[in-house]
Amino acid sequence: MIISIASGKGGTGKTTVATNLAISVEGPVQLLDCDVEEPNAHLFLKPAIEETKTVTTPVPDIDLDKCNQCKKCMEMCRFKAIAVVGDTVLTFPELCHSCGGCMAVCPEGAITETGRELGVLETGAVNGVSFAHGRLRVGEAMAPPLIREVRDCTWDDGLTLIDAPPGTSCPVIAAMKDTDFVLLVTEPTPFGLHDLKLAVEAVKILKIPMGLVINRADMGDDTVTAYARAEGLPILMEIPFDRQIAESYSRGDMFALAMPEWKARFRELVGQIETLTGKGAGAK
Ligand SMILES: Nc1ncnc2c1ncn2[C@@H]1O[C@H](COP(=O)(O)OP(=O)(O)OP(=O)(O)O)[C@@H](O)[C@H]1O
Ligand code: SF4
Ligand code: SF4
Repeated sequence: MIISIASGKGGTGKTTVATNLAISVEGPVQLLDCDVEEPNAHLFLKPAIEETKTVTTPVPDIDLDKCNQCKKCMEMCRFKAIAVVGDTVLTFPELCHSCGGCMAVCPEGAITETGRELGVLETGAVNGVSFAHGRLRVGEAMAPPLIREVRDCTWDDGLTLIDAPPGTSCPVIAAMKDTDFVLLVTEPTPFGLHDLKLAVEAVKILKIPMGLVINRADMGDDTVTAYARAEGLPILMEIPFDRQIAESYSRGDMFALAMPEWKARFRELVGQIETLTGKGAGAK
């Protein structure tokens, strides 16, 4: 089973939930940190990184000796990543979405593919938890292809936890797509509710079953609870604001280690998701 841990809003406690879930579940579990712009699950899990791979995306390379300046490539590219200016062809690799369209339409075979570096994929393990994350190159905007590389590490069986990026844009969709369940971590505040609504609409489009974890549950009002009820969204866990949780985080620890009663609650959470999806997590 693949569970995405997502949130419309940053800082709600996604990584806290994902990492504590990973260490609480018994049985085969992997955590894929798809927040490639700012991966931080490794700071808590501290996996031994066993393999590092550079991830590239194909972009066009023009052979001007073959080009007849017909402009078909430029007309094809909806991202304005290629422009014919006089007798030369300019490419803007950082705008290219690697669709291959320009290469397909070039009548002269003047376009080949070359790799543009996006970042690195690092894989490893710790205490029985398999781990992978992507690190996007500084200044790079094209996160989805790197996220897809991290997602390609998904096991065939056992439990896979995806720590998704915050928000509701393309990177989040790339992280959540084709997962079995989305756990939306939210907080009971007006900002939390606003961003939760956006996230719920995105997950509805993907047609993935979802449920909520309300974090800092004792700190706001009951509008998130009322919204969940109206939408028929199950509230699967409530975590209070707790100084010990914040202190564990700032030490780079997972709070379920210091408060083992939470391990049982996280296991129950997976059990509830198994019931809702009718899928087994492969966990004991
Ligand atoms: N229940 C809680 N009680 C006290 N502090 C908490 C609680 N949950 C999270 N925090 C604090 O909130 C901050 C953000 O947590 P976390 O990094 O897990 O959020 P996130 O949603 O993963 O953030 P990002 O958007 O950066 O991915 C941390 O400083 C953490 O200590
Ligand atoms: S591969 Fe696609 S996005 Fe990139 S330059 Fe060619 S047409 Fe544009
Ligand atoms: S489609 Fe090919 S031949 Fe035409 S301008 Fe582009 S690179 Fe040149």
